[in-house]
Amino acid sequence: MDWLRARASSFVYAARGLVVLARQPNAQIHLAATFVVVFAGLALGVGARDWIVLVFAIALVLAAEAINTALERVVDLASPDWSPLARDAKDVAAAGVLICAIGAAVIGCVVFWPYLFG
Ligand SMILES: Nc1ncnc2c1ncn2[C@@H]1O[C@H](COP(=O)(O)OP(=O)(O)OP(=O)(O)O)[C@@H](O)[C@H]1O
Repeated sequence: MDWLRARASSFVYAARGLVVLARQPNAQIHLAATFVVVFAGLALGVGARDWIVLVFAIALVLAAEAINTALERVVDLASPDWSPLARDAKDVAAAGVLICAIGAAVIGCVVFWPYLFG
């Protein structure tokens, strides 16, 4: 029973993390892009295999943003004062999000192209 309660608590903590993430301006941009992609996918009748690719790309970007947000919090906690290491840590984490976002944008173009112009 304790085991079950501990597992249920983990989901509650993760749900709280989603709320924290949803309050971040950059995450809100990614969420807005997610709604646009899902709406376009439904409107254009995207097939099951293409949905798998789109969902993977969306999850990759949102997960990268979540890790970036967590890292920013930890850096602020560990190094509230200016430090070159703190700057590198935040900038490299942000670069990780950028890489995922560019990859997702390319995936979106490749998936939607045939539905729009094929
Ligand atoms: N403690 C620090 N030491 C050195 N540079 C920092 C430090 N904190 C932030 N920076 C620099 O400022 C930039 C912006 O940091 P900030 O914490 O405001 O994140 P952000 O990119 O605005 O993210 P968000 O808007 O999601 O909060 C970082 O990418 C980094 O280059």
